[in-house]
This record gives sequence, C-alpha cells and structure tokens, in this order.
Amino acid sequence: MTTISIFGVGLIGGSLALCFKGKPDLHVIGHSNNPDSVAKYVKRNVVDQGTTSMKEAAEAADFIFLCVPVGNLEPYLQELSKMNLKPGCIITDVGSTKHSISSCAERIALGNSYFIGGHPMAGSERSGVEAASSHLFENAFYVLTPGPRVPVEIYKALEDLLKHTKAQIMKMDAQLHDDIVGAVSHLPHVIAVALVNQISGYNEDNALYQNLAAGGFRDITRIASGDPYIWRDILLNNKEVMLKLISDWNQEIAGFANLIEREDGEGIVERFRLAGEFRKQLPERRKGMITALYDFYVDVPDHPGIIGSITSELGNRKINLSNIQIIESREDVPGVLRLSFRNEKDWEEAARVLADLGYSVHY
Ligand SMILES: NC(=O)C1=CN([C@@H]2O[C@H](COP(=O)(O)OP(=O)(O)OC[C@H]3O[C@@H](n4cnc5c(N)ncnc54)[C@H](O)[C@@H]3O)[C@@H](O)[C@H]2O)C=CC1
Ligand SMILES: O=C(O)C(=O)Cc1ccc(O)cc1
Repeated sequence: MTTISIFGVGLIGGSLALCFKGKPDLHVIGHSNNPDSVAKYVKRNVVDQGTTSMKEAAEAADFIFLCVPVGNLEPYLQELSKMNLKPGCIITDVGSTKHSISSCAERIALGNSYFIGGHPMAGSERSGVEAASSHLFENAFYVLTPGPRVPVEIYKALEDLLKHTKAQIMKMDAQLHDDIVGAVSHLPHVIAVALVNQISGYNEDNALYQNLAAGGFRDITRIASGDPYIWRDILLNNKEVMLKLISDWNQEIAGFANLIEREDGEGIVERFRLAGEFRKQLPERRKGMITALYDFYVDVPDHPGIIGSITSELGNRKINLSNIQIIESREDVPGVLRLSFRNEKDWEEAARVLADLGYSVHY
C-alpha cells in the first residue's frame, strides 16, 4: 500500500486527493490543524483518513503533497525535515511559484527523503475543498522542478503517481517557471484586479458602470475573484519577476496612450494586428493556466417552460450544465440564455444538440 499525505486539503489538495482516492493500493491521508476541517474531508469522502497530527500524517507517508498557500510552504518543509520520515519519502508541493521553495529544499537537510517542486497549472478563482474536482487537472500541464540531487527513479516514481491526474507532466527549471508563469498567470491576475478596482471607483459616482459591465467585462475579469491571501503570497513570493513585468506593462500602456494622444490610427491598427496574429498561434484545444469558460448563448422565444425544456433536453442526454443565466427576458423581445459547462466535451455536445433542435446558438 502506498500512502499519500496531503497538507492543505483545499481546491488543489482536495482535487489531488480525489485523483488518488479509490485507486488500487493507494491510501490518502488529509491533514489540517482544524478538527472540523478534518471531519469535513472525511465526511465528503475526499480522503481515506484525516488527522490533525502533522507527525502522524508525515511519518506514515510515501508521498507528501504540500498544498498550503505559498507563504506557508517553507515553514512546512522545515517542520518535515525534523520528523522521522520514511526512507525514500517524496515530498512535493503545488505552489504557484517554484524558485524559492526549490532553493529552500536544496538548503535543508532532508535525510533520506527527497523534494521535487510541483505546480499543476490548472485551477480556478474558487477555493476550499468544496470546489475540488477529480477532473481539475485533466489535459493541463503539471510542471515539476526536480533539483540536481533528485535521482532519476525518484522523479519517475512521482511522475508515475501523477498519471492519476491525467495531466501532462513537464520538467522545467524553477526560475524559468516563475518568469513564464509570472507573465501568463500572475500578471493577468494583477491586471484583472486593477481593472475591476478602476471601474469600481467610477461606479461610486455612477452605478451605470456596474450595470453595463455585465457579460464580457465580467468574464474577462473572472480571475479578479481569486482568494486574496493565496494571491498576496504568490505576488510577494515572485516579487522581482512581478516588478519587472509591471514595469514592462506600464510601458506598453504608456505606448498606447501615446498613440491615442498623437491620433496615430496606423499605430493602433498595427498593435491590434500584431496581437491578433500572436493570439492565433496560441494552442486552441489545450487547458491553459487560466481556465477557459465553456459558455454559449441561446436565443429563446419568450414563452413559459422554455428553460425547463432546454434543461431536460440536455439532462436526458446526460450533459451537465454548470450554470444557466437569463440575460434578457422581456415580454416583447426574445430572451437570451447563457449556458455554462464544466468541460469542452459537454459544451460542444450541448451546442450541437440545441442547434439540431433548431435553437439559435452563438458564442
Ligand atoms: N487556486 C488555484 O487555482 C491554484 C493554486 N495553486 C497553489 O495551490 C496552493 C493551494 O491553493 P488553493 O488550493 O487554491 O487554496 P485553498 O484556499 O483552496 O486551500 C488552501 C488549503 O491550505 C490550508 N491553509 C490555509 N492557510 C493555511 C495556513 N496558514 N497554514 C496551514 N494551512 C493553511 C487551508 O485550510 C486549505 O486547506 C497554493 O500554494 C496555490 O498557490 C496551484 C495551482 C492552481
Ligand atoms: O482561475 C483561473 O483560471 C486561474 O488562473 C487559476 C490558477 C491560479 C493559480 C495558479 O497557479 C494556476 C491557475
């Protein structure tokens, strides 16, 4: 039996637990300092066993996953280094930054155990075990940053275990990870928060901003709802990278202001053209760092029962809706429904089914 202990059974720790639980020869232990949280993990069937004892969970483990906020990773690793871990125990983490925890692991004497940094590059703006899902990492990249002292067979053992996540494992240098992920994930989160706060400021004087910001604005700023403490830790931990990226961003925006100031229409066109071209080259059908929204819109005639009939058509075909929203429904105008799905398969199938039934579907 292989024992996996998870510290921090939240969105990511809980999703990993669900990937491992119930698989042959795997036993999953969930740890929290809070007994109520432990009881919740067990009651929700996310782990096989729960405990408030860090020592009990750590010393029983063949694999340890640290799934706590980035600011807590180093203290946890220090604590583990004082314990009597099983020889050959593999410790990994899921933090969104990799350089500082990996270099901390190089400095700490871990005896007969090994540390391999990890980052499953999928998630959401939600947090807590309630949001966990065994499908979270499917088809996403999962970065591992083994240091020079990690033997090949130890790396392979972690890679093999992670096959249960159905993610694509990618070995990478820790600093390179932080540079790239800083640009494609951390910077967009900062921009989304700054943008929402800018508009929220205008809204204080005129609530029309909020009303008109429905729909697209809401979608592109979804990531601004991430957990504030998780993001505080990530940004402070990736400080040097973030300062450079924000400085480049300021230049980019100042360049835009300059084009508008000088009424340089050609310059504006060129910027949109270049951006469109680069976007076209982005891989389309792969789960990226920032989760795609699987939404589409359906025009619906305004008559009673229409929503029920759409949901039962999908339900009868076992297509799971994750959300349904009435965008517009007035007596004289046909309404629009926004339907959301958890994955691409349901999204594609639902659009096909409704189009075949004669509904007008648009994206
Ligand atoms: N949210 C996301 O989409 C992603 C997050 N990550 C990383 O995963 C880690 C966990 O994040 P989430 O699962 O999103 O957060 P979460 O808030 O859902 O879960 C965090 C867990 O850590 C525990 N925890 C919180 N503060 C703690 C503390 N001071 N000491 C000990 N335990 C504490 C919580 O009880 C909870 O079980 C973070 O390091 C984050 O950077 C990685 C990939 C995606
Ligand atoms: O909400 C989203 O789409 C995200 O961007 C989630 C996310 C948050 C942190 C990560 O390190 C990786 C992914």
